[in-house]
Amino acid sequence: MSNMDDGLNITAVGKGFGPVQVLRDVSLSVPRGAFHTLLGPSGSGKTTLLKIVAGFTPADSGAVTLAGRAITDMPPEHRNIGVVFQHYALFPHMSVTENIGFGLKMRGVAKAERAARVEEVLRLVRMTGFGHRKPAALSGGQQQRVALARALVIKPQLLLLDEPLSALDRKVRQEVREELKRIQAETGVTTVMVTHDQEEALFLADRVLVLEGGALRQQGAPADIYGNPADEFVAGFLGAINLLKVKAEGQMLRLGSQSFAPPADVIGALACASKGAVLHLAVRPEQLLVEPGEAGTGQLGGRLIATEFGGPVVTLRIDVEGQAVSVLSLSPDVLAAGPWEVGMPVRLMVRGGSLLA
Ligand SMILES: Nc1ncnc2c1ncn2[C@@H]1O[C@H](COP(=O)(O)OP(=O)(O)OP(=O)(O)O)[C@@H](O)[C@H]1O
Repeated sequence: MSNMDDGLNITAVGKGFGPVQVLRDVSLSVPRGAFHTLLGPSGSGKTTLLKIVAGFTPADSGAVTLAGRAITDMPPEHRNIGVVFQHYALFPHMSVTENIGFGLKMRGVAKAERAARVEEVLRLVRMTGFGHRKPAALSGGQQQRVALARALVIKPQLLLLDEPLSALDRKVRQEVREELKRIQAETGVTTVMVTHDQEEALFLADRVLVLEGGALRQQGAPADIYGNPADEFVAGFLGAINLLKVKAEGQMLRLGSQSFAPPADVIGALACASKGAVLHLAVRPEQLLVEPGEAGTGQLGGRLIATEFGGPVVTLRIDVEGQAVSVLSLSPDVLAAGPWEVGMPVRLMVRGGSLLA
């Protein structure tokens, strides 16, 4: 059996609620042991897809297999999938131990083994000693660790997480996401997590899947999706980006009256563009380098409009022939390269990006 067959396979899944088509022909594969994040704006169908995989919602069309078994029509409790939702959904009247052991009890696991497995997962989520507490006596972050322990105690073949961190405040959220990454690596459980938080998706996953309007727009390694977005939607959704209107001109790009050298990333795409084609060069603010002074040959020149201090980083706003460009640099680098005065000429070096039609 191939690695692909060991994991999760979703083939051509469609789903509508009344006249509204929520998922359109979604196909994806998550190899065994992988951690994929499903990223998309509100209403893009993320939760619906997760519910179809978990068995809480039937698909209208398509198929789902897990570890080589067809699970499309299988009741949720037979799928061997662990699920954690945004709101902890722990049973309030049960202790942590009882909450975690509940699924095992339902499966008829004997008391002694139950106790041993609950202890094991409590250790895994670093909650040893909290077994007797009720959920109300735990912090939000601790409750989510318990929810994770409860999902993992059944030794699932798949872990589904639906925005498990979004109810937590920023600092706790960062702690729990690091824990989540460690726990996933330690257990090696195949994981799909839904989020609308770009940073979280990029940090956690070995592969990010971007969903929009019920269809997959792009999937790839985090650095790939971020650095080489396939279209304007993905580019903008993953963070701040400059979309420079340029023209293809042989091996160079033209912006207004200036001709400049393209970054190495786009040379291949540029070779395929017809001469004079109007394109968008998508460049992250940190993919640009800026220096005071006039532009040299093959560089792009502009004027400084503003410097915005943001602690560790500074954003420089630059006007390049009527196009607004943002550059993000580390504060010490900006200070060392200065002085900077509004209105002064600056030159830009483009270190990366992608060409969008
Ligand atoms: N049971 C339902 N009945 C009718 N419409 C539904 C139902 N469940 C979801 N929808 C609709 O389907 C669309 C997709 O919802 P879904 O919850 O999958 O999106 P999402 O990407 O998870 O969004 P969010 O990030 O806001 O949770 C939404 O327009 C929603 O209103």
